[in-house]
Amino acid sequence: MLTLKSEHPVPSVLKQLGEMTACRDMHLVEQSLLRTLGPVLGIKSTSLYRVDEHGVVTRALHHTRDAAMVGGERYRTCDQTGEPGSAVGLEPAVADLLSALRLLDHSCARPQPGGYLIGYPLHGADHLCGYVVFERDHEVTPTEHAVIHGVLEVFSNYYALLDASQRDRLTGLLNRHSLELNLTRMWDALAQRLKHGAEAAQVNRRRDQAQTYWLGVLDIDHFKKVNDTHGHIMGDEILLLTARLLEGALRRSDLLYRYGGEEFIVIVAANDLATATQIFERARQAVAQFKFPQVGRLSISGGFSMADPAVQPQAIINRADRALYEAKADGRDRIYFYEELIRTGRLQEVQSGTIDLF
Ligand SMILES: Nc1nc2c(ncn2[C@@H]2O[C@H](COP(=O)(O)OP(=O)(O)OP(=O)(O)O)[C@@H](O)[C@H]2O)c(=O)[nH]1
Repeated sequence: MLTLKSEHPVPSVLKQLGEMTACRDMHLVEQSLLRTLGPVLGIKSTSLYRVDEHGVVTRALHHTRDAAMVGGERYRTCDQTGEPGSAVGLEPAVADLLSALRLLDHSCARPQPGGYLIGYPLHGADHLCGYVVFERDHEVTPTEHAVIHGVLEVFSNYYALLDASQRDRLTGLLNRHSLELNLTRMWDALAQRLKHGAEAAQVNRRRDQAQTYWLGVLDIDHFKKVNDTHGHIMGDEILLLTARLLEGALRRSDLLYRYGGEEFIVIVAANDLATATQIFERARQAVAQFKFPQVGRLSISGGFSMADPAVQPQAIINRADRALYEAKADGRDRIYFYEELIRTGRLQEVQSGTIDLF
């Protein structure tokens, strides 16, 4: 059955909007949006598809409410992120609806057995950033359409505000605050996977391996000299250009943050060390091969480490930072892997914050 009893829209929507705008975490805001629409429309399942600037679906969030429980409803949310560099797999009917939504930039409904597949486009600050899709046994009424429209508008505005608060003003990259939020969420997910993952890893080893994360700290070499020679405004321009070069060298699924002055943090998902090394190396080369206007050639140095869920995220950053320090000491324009420096005895392990997982 696609449809559950709907609630009176006004009090329900107001309550849910209050909850939605109380969230400071963008993922929770997305979940809250789906929870808002479900009861109002009397629908069981709602999905949110996030797209990148090319219109490729990079994340799918599926939300299901289940009225079977006594004394209330139970919610299930499934968050599905595309594998690095690839799109999320879509059912043909959904893919067809999304391409229509993209073309028309307006709500669409497609008849299907037992009802309709209905979709609405979601807008970010100035572009299409996703779609909300649900199934229902009848089409949306004009009143419901107005409610959905209003909810999506509040969501988009609030989401844009949150997004702005998590971005660095100069480069537009994610900022340190956003890094802290994401690291907490990522480490929770990694720890969960470790707890419950043993059997899953055996069943699907390839998929499990694909979710190894690598954290790198990258730093522009001799940046003080750029400021001293060419002035602070030119220094800012170099920071902005470096951010664009790094973005261009990384994949859609990699996360890039401005961590401090001329320091960036990158989080990469890769199956193995060779792939991770290749990605960091590509970032280094992108900067080394670029001729910066008026300034000429510049380079970056970096260090990276594997994101071990049993070690506090801050300790992983410290590891990457120690490897970066060694790369600087060896003449810069290179990226070192922390665990390799430990293996060869160049660095000694320091007792750092571990997390009790079990
Ligand atoms: N223009 C500009 N400069 C910044 C910004 N944030 C930090 N800086 C400058 O970045 C420089 C960093 O210098 P250092 O930490 O000495 O490092 P470095 O000169 O890059 O030398 P190495 O890291 O050892 O290669 C300082 O001069 C800071 O003032 C910023 O937002 N804009």
